[in-house]
Amino acid sequence: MDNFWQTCSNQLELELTPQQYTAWIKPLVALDYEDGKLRIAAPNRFKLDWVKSQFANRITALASEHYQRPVDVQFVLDPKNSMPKKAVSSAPAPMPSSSGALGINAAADKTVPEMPVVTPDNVIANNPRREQSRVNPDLTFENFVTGKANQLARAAAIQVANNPGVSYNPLFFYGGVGLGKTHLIHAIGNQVMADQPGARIRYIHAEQYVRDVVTAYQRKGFDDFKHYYHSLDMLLIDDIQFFGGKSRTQEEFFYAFEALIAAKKQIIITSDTYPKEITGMDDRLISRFDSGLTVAIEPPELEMRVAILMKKAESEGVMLNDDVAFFVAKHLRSNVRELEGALRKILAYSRFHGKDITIDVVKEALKDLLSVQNRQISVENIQKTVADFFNIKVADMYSKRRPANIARPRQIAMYLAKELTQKSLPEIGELFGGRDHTTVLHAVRKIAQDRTKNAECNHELHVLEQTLKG
Ligand SMILES: Nc1ncnc2c1ncn2[C@@H]1O[C@H](COP(=O)(O)OP(=O)(O)OP(=O)(O)O)[C@@H](O)[C@H]1O
Repeated sequence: MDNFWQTCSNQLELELTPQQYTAWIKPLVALDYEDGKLRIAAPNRFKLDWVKSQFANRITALASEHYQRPVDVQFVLDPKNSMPKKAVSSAPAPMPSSSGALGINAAADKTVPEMPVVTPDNVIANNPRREQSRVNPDLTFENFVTGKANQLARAAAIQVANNPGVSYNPLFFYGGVGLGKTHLIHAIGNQVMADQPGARIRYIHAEQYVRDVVTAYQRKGFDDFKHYYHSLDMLLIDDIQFFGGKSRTQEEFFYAFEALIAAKKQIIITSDTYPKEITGMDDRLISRFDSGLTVAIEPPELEMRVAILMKKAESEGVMLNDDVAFFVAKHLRSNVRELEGALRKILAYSRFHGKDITIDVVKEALKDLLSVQNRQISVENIQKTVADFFNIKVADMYSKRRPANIARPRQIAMYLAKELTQKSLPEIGELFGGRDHTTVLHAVRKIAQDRTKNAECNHELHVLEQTLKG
């Protein structure tokens, strides 16, 4: 057991940045292992949630490797640090105040229950406001790299952080996985907390909110639940698509939403898709999500990917050469999380082997990742994915038929083939039924242009790209 945890910690120390390791892994304690069940304790609820969402898969994989069997890893609060339930105030929340940008009323504030009774185990001695907010202090505007893909989102975030509850309410960010939505809403939370330390802010992942609703339901604790959420100054809710199909959660959230907006308290929401496309979501919520400002975060373009790599390497005390950064950025296109993972691998590899970071070292360190990328994105794969998406036959990709419902998907597939593979225009033409390279060029230009003008087209392409990149 100790032996496992030592090995696991050592491995994670290699894979993660020193800050990540110190902040998230070091405070963990392996409690016990029995019969394929491993329990790991985190010192507080915030760390528990974060470790679960960010590192659970990796720790489970390492445990299964170590014990040579599937291991069920359970993360729990460190029994030494959990507080008894009665320690949490359940005094009734006052009416949300309307004074100040965030409506903070210091006197009334003292009587507000900090957490709903349903999650009582997280009163932290040092800085209760910050801990209870669950805002991650590491995710700030300063370390958020900007480019075309996210400049609008960042501008809106800064505007809202400067004038919470006033400018855009709600603020709704949508985009694919690992593109910085979570980072951005934490950055807003951090800035508001710095400007107004007394603000009652809460970051919550939508899945956790659903669990809280279920617990409140089981314990008949909806009054406390309502008191808590309705008296916040700012609610940051992540991945709201998880509410899809959960009508009781949606109903509770609807009340919280109405109460907060009416009291000019800021709500910021993220989702993997724009409001109308969230499946199983009540229409009245969808229309409310869209009533403030809805902004997309797109996958980072090449220059931005390079800048992100450079910045992240710099924070590790490493200077990446331009050619290395461009090489990585050209090959890994889907999202920032993937770039971070690749950089960690490169740094670990170069440290372990005592080698400078060159393109050859990168190729070696990212061998698996690069081969998966190359394997996944073939022109055939693109043709099949696009055909499925538009509900046409794959054969239409090569046929000479030209009705619009076929011609356009074909142009989209040609565009994606140019974007996502290393094939030349004539090669692509050949793979689309022996078409001339000028036909491909025309398609690529047309779709590229439509993409900049038409949000729906851009979104379709974005979804296709995410699907293709797996
Ligand atoms: N523009 C950026 N600059 C610096 N770091 C970024 C940027 N965008 C994303 N990141 C980093 O990439 C990682 C993934 O970002 P984040 O968790 O915010 O993505 P997300 O869009 O919320 O994804 P998901 O939908 O999977 O939750 C985080 O470590 C984040 O700090």
